[in-house]
Amino acid sequence: MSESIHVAVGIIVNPAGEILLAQRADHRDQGGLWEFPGGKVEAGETVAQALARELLEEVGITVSHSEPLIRIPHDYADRTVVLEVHEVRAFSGEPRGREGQPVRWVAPEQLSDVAMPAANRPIVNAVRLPAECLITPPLDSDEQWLSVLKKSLHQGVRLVQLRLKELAAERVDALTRKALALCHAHDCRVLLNADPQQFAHLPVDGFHLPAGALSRYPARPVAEGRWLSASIHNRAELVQAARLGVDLGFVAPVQATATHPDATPLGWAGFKELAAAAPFPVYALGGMQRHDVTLARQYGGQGIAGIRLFVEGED
Ligand SMILES: Nc1nc2c([nH]c(=O)n2[C@@H]2O[C@H](COP(=O)(O)OP(=O)(O)OP(=O)(O)O)[C@@H](O)[C@H]2O)c(=O)[nH]1
Ligand SMILES: [Mg+2]
Repeated sequence: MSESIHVAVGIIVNPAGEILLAQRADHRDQGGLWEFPGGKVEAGETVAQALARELLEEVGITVSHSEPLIRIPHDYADRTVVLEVHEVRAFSGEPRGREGQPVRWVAPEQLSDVAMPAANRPIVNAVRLPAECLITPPLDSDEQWLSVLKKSLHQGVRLVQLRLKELAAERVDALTRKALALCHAHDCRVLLNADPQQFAHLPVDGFHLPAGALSRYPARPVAEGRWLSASIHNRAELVQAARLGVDLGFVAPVQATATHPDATPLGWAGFKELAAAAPFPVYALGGMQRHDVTLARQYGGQGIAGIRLFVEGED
């Protein structure tokens, strides 16, 4: 296969939080599909420069600032692209299709319903996911566990992985339902770390697979309408997760943690390498503090995850 094509892709966000889409002309590759404006990075250009040039050419806006969101390598049958996706919130000018292409603003939650190129699926996931994820602490008592959840919701958490290891199925069922009522009242999504088939009846937003479970499934064990996440510690697990079509990953341990003292940390360099190879958004996990979100984004991550992120001194 020839060298990969680097493409600068812009997630242009308006003050209402909507995202700009443009329709590709029928005669081009991926004709008729909707895309995020952008185009090929030319020799000697940085991604930010290419993005600013393309967005002026294609939709007539002047970018004042852009931030990296995600980097997606994707193999199409005839070529390999690497989409370098940046978020653009600071710009001037009213976007319009300068090449005659229709453009429209779409709310993040509606993006999954729009026909887009195959490489865009993880981009849409990255746009829809927050920068922080709570993983619930070990269960001492139901009250303590639910109180950590409540405090975290008040502090703004919008994605939670429920970790209810070694509990009887009825207990998992009951606690998940309690957690769901709290989380959904705060517009927070819930991923249940448990067998997706056994707990398919629960109205959770998705399921999380521990790394050891990845090889157990011949195919994605969760319907497309629900999220599927996975724990990843190395390249081999990343490949397994990609094979199952997971929507997001938790890469760990980035730093040393009290909960896993024997694991060798990946460090930010190791995290960056896995994040760059992941065809889905990944959270940095292990020894994270809330201010690490900036580093995680800088190293190609969606953000950070942790048990002690929101409530100091618990667990
Ligand atoms: N701009 C853009 N390109 C995308 C997206 N998704 C995706 O797979 N691509 C792929 O990225 C590649 C390059 O993008 P492009 O066609 O916009 O490049 P360009 O503006 O420089 O076009 P040109 O070569 O006609 O001048 C295409 O193969 C396209 O299919 C997307 O959301 N936005
Ligand atoms: Mg283009």
